[in-house]
Amino acid sequence: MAYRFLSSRIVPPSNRLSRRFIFIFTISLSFMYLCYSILFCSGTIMPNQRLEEHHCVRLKNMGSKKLLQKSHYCTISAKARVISDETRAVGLLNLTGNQSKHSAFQKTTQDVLDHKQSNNTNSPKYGNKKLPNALIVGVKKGGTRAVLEFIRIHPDVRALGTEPHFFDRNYDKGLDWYRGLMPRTLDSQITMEKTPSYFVTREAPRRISNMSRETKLIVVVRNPVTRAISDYTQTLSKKPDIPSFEELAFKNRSQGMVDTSWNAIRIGMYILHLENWLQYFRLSQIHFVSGERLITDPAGELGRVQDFLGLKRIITDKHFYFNRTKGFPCLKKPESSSQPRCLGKSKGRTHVQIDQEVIEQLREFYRPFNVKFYEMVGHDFRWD
Ligand SMILES: Nc1ncnc2c1ncn2[C@@H]1O[C@H](COP(=O)(O)OS(=O)(=O)O)[C@@H](OP(=O)(O)O)[C@H]1O
Repeated sequence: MAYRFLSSRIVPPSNRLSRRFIFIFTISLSFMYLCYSILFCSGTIMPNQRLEEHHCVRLKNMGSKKLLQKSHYCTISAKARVISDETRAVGLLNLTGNQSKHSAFQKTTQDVLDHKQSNNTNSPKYGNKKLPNALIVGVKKGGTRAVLEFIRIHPDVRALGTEPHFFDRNYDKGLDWYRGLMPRTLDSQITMEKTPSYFVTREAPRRISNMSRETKLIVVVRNPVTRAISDYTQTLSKKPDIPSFEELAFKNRSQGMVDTSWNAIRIGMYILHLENWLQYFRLSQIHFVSGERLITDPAGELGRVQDFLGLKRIITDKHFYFNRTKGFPCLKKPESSSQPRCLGKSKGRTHVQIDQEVIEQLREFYRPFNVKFYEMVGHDFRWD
């Protein structure tokens, strides 16, 4: 009362009115701000994520064609995460002195880098993780990385960049573990991985057919003599103290007795391994890529791979250029980048010089195996 008395005494009525107006105005302003915060603040906590999900949901509901054209939009913000995850993986590989013991994927740093450079968008947030429908099962040093990197530029293919070695070394981890490694795919897309050692793993065909009898298999084959030298060159680059190629390749060189227990030799006896696969799969489920033609005519080989996988022929001559420095065909525009890209340094090494006579002896050794292989697959690869 005293305050009202005093204010009515001291403050003139016109001033009291304007004070009341200011007071009401301030209250309504605060109230409006409060409402605004409640309504919109939750949307600003992670605006990018919400935006991304919104677009992905919209794309999901569109036809697969449009969806694929736009798929980069959905995945673009996931890119940074993928890069940082893979950088961590590279760091881990570098740190773990013994890769073969510590790395889940048993891959070299170079391979992880290859994958990192080539496939930053391979972890889209839409679709589901599915077991692979198609596998590149071999052969080691045949050109398996090139086939995987080339086929994955197809919008209907999603591939795991690293080699999971599930059907040989990690089978006890179970199919759920394996599925968990796969990139997310749409129903219209094919899931793929490559592990070249499957081709020579006795249990692999049975295990793969247990996963699905309809799995499509790709085998990249190469002249077994050149393949053995390539294999040896790779091992030598890691272990410079190993015996010479000749010492390892023969039990008795003067008698021409080849050591078939040496892996580099054994892998090239393609017909023996193929017979094992044919106990579980029809020949029509296996597609053979020529490692030689993959270099001279990558588009032609990839055309046949696309046909085999039931894909539209999208990868053509336009996607490749021949890089003279590298000496190999390279991609003009890989899946994730607008920059041309060749495979890494571990692909296309200069081979160890081998005596021509040794090469002839090995050619002789492989001839009967090659002939049987040509007959079985119905194609002459002209290695002899
Ligand atoms: N485009 C292109 N760029 C580079 N290299 C190419 C390409 N196409 C096929 N090749 C041949 O691939 C050979 C390596 O084969 P893989 O990828 O199967 O090797 S691995 O088993 O994964 O280690 C590799 O063998 P080497 O030349 O003996 O190193 C290449 O000859």
